[in-house]
Amino acid sequence: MAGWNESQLRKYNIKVDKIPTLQYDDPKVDSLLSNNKPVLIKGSKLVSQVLKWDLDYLAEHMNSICCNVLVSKNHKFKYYDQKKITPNMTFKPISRPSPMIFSEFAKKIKDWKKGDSRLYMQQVLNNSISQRIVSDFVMFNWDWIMSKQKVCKWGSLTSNLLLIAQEGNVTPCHYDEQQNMFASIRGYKRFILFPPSEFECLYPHPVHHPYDRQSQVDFDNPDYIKFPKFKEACGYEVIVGPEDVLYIPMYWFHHVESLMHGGCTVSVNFWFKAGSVEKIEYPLLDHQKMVIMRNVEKMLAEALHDPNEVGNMLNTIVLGRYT
Ligand SMILES: CC[C@@H](CC(=O)C(=O)O)C(=O)O
Ligand SMILES: [Zn+2]
Repeated sequence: MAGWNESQLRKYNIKVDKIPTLQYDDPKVDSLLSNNKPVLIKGSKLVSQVLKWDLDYLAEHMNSICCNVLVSKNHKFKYYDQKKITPNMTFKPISRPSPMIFSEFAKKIKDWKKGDSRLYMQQVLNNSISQRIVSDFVMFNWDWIMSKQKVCKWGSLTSNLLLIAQEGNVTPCHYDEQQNMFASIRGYKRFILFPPSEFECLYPHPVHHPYDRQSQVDFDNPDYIKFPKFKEACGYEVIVGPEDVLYIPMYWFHHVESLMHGGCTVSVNFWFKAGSVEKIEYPLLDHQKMVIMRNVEKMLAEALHDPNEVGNMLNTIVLGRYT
């Protein structure tokens, strides 16, 4: 019995393949991790000591802690970088930060009814949360996750994000610049991942835009005129359930949704810096080309002193000369 069914998945018109599911002690796990290939890992017991982290338990022990909560007028929580909003920019995000104490968040979730704004708690776990949560946190299977960090030569652990989502919440397609071991504690989440080679099909916003790293394509209503190559996107899909750990390689695009009618989901991610010494061999890896493209956009925006001129200059360089 899977614990979920297809009727809980939102419907998209995207070609997907499967992500390998392996036991934590299968030697193929380390080779997939080391080669930046996604894998769903079972049996690691990474978060087995905190399966009790449901809304009531967390409310009891985080009651008066002010937490980072996002509020959205619809089911999508598209991240944006506030530092990239410039004074003369008209930027109207669908979701926005609305910090509140945990007890208020828990009450709003319990009282939520259709039509209300949705909520999504995304709180960095640190030792200022509460004694009990900290004592639970130290019970993660740190030996295992740190052994993965070592074998893959990742950089340091930068943060753990505690994610508490309402059923049906969606984090739209985006990529991160860190290695990510994503652990599910309660509920089921659907991930659709795309390798960096699909960059041209996913049309991320310009680097200087507040929606940097986020795909411009609305999966619920794709604009095939503006984004024609989205039709060709080939993804990888997996359902992540309690105690599962999904490796999301850096620069891999991912869409995430908490299954509909599945209740709240509770997850924790583990973001690691990329490894320091990444060997440069040719041909370059696709994610290395993404880094180059990002650097070209940043350099041109800086040299031109106006990000809005970057597109024109790139067109001038390419059109009729490289195409
Ligand atoms: C950040 C929220 C998202 C997960 C994700 O994108 C990541 O861990 O990188 C999700 O679970 O809704
Ligand atoms: Zn992400």
